[in-house]
Amino acid sequence: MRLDIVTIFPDYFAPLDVSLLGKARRAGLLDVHVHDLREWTHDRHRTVDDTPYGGGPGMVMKPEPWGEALDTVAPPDAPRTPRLLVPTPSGRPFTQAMAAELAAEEWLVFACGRYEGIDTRVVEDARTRMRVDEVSLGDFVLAGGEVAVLVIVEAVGRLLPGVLGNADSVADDSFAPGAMESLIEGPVYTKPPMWRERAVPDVLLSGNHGAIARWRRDEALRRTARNRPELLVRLDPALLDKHDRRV
Ligand SMILES: COc1cccc(COC(=O)c2cn[nH]c2)c1
Repeated sequence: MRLDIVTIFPDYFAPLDVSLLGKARRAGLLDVHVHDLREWTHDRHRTVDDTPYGGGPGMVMKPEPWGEALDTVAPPDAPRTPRLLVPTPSGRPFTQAMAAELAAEEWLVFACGRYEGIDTRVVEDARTRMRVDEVSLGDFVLAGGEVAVLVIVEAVGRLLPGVLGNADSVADDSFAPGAMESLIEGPVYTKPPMWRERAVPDVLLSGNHGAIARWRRDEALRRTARNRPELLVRLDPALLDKHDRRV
């Protein structure tokens, strides 16, 4: 998968060279190119923002540098077109399902907005020649899109075949399609069996895989009901086998 990231803070993406994603890059699974938006400015001050039409606080990112940057990164006459992702508080919720969908893409371009946002004509213009998704990571506001892009790249990158050591662990993720969809994971334990007078639930030491699976689903349901009750309405009742009904 090829990733292009356009930002005024290229240094934010140094973390993509370490750990999981660094390994994926070195294995050739991820081909990441970071671009400084200011390369496409032509004034002495390399200006990327200006005051908002209609007044109001803050600054808006100018359309010209973005238009030229996206034309260079994703040439209109190129045989393939990428999918453009713009992290923004006003976007559609980013979900594990979207991460899985993006993991199947060949080429993603990320636009990192700052200030009050990017002149909206940039997205309108891009939509004429590529798929554009404005995505939100949650109901909060960051200073810019860079950290959000790191989150999305990690969520997508770990789903790429060969990136995670144990492919099975993806299937058991919270929100993973299938049995865990709309459920968050329950508690996990490892050695020692007793720690600060706290024991590991006997069922997990029983070797009874059916009982263990049921216990894990019950705990996932319990935690979902406690922390994310709104998810339970999405849960397909058919997924609740007879053992779950008593939760
Ligand atoms: C595109 O314009 C802007 C403007 C301001 C901040 C940002 C960065 O994104 C977020 O703050 C965000 C993403 N999901 N939840 C919050 C982008």
